[in-house]
Amino acid sequence: MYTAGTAGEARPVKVTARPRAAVIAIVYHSGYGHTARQAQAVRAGVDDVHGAEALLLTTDEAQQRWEDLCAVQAIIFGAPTYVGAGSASFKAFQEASSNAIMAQGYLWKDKIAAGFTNSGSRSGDKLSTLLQMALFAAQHGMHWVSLDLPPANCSSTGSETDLNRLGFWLGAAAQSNVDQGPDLAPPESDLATARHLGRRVATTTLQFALGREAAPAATGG
Ligand SMILES: Cc1cc2nc3c(=O)[nH]c(=O)nc-3n(C[C@H](O)[C@H](O)[C@H](O)COP(=O)(O)O)c2cc1C
Repeated sequence: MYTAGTAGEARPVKVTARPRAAVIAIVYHSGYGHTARQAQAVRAGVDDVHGAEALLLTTDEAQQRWEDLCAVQAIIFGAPTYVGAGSASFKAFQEASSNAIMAQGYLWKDKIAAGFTNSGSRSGDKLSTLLQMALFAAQHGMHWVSLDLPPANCSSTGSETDLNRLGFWLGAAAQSNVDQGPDLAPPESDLATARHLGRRVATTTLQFALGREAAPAATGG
């Protein structure tokens, strides 16, 4: 049974050989707490979907939990955008996965993947971070899931409360004013967008699981 606590509080879990529920890990870094709020919203979205469970881990925790990350069906990556890319702590996790996962036989191959990022500016070069995550997933042979929301807040009827108000397709984006703490930023619309990504990844993961049961040969399983 997987038990996800609040950010940074995920507890050790017993991994069953073939869990009936789809387990979706959320692996994120947050220097100052804003991206942690986004990660918690993604987790809430996963937990909205019947048959899906979330496992929330920081990038530091994840590097102690490689076996658990091999047992899950999907991994959603999250990082703040620092200096136009994912934060250094997130990058350290990426590099550690090279030895721990790739070199051990591409152990994440065919898992579902998705990503989210948060930064101070509305753009802030967040796309660079999402691309970094999508390339990372591709290098692991994972299946990247996009954000299926039209870009919003781009017409005379748009507003700050729109889902996907920042207009990204590759993953969920959030913007946090740099003079506000994580109690106030990112705004609810960005958190709702993150929840949407969690629901979408959980649903897609369940669909893939059914497809694999129906056509195991097609996946080599
Ligand atoms: C070292 C550093 C670099 C940053 N670079 C960017 C940047 O390139 N683009 C941007 O929009 N915001 C940038 N920011 C602002 C952060 O992305 C923003 O404060 C974010 O909410 C921090 O998330 P966190 O609280 O999860 O660490 C930077 C912040 C730091 C500390």
